Amino acid sequence: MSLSNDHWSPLVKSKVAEVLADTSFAVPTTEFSSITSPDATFALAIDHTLLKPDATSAQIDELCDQAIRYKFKSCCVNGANVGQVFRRLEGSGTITCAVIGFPLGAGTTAAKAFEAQDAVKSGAKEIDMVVNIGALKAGNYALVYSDIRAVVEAASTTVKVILETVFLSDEEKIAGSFLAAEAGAAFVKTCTGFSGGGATAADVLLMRKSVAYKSGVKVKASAGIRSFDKCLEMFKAGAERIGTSSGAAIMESVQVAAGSY
Ligand SMILES: O=C[C@H](O)COP(=O)(O)O
Repeated sequence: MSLSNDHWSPLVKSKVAEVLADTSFAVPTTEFSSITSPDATFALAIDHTLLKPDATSAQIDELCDQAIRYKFKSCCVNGANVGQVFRRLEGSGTITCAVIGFPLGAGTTAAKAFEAQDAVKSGAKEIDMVVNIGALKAGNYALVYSDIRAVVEAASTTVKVILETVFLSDEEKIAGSFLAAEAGAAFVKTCTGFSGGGATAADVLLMRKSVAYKSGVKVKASAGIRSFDKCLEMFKAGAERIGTSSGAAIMESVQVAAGSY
């Protein structure tokens, strides 16, 4: 069903006003709220990520082996690496995650939907797509929604929507979160890490507040997360997934500090 900007504009306006007026929001308790060490629960919050354009197949294998060793939730990679990752992770509990429309979000909806379907066919169990940032900033909510909805329908699996917060005002972060939740996304996610900026507790909290009305929709904090303490900060703000290219370094640093490595 295609819904017009006339449909979305008043709904977005009212969601923005509601979220900005809510000054007493309490972050819901999650399985990650009480983490104090890099235990098995912590590992299940980590999307172990390698998205650099020059990543070699040897580096992709290393990413997978680290994820298996630390029992991370997923390996998050570009489409061309999805098949390799899926095969390398077979038999482990770690799943394959693919990025779509990455990192600009500016491709066509049809291309994003095809990319998502192709990634799922190659073994991806989760899809991280970049929102149409320009459309969001222009108030073209119909396009933002239909772009996300097409990927959700094509993927038929968990979809996370990257807002790329570095480009957005608070009002636009709320609008993007709301439209993602309406379109059936499982997560809203902060940043790609490729356009500057990075995850902040304030943004995670704002996004958490924005999707709180929709049961089950979660927040993924990503980009610039390089320490265990920063992960804890993200959990406290309401994040239930962390995207980081520093997962192995975080585990090693905490284990060194504890004298067990
Ligand atoms: O989606 C995840 C990010 O690209 C990872 O960013 P990072 O390299 O700053 O950890």
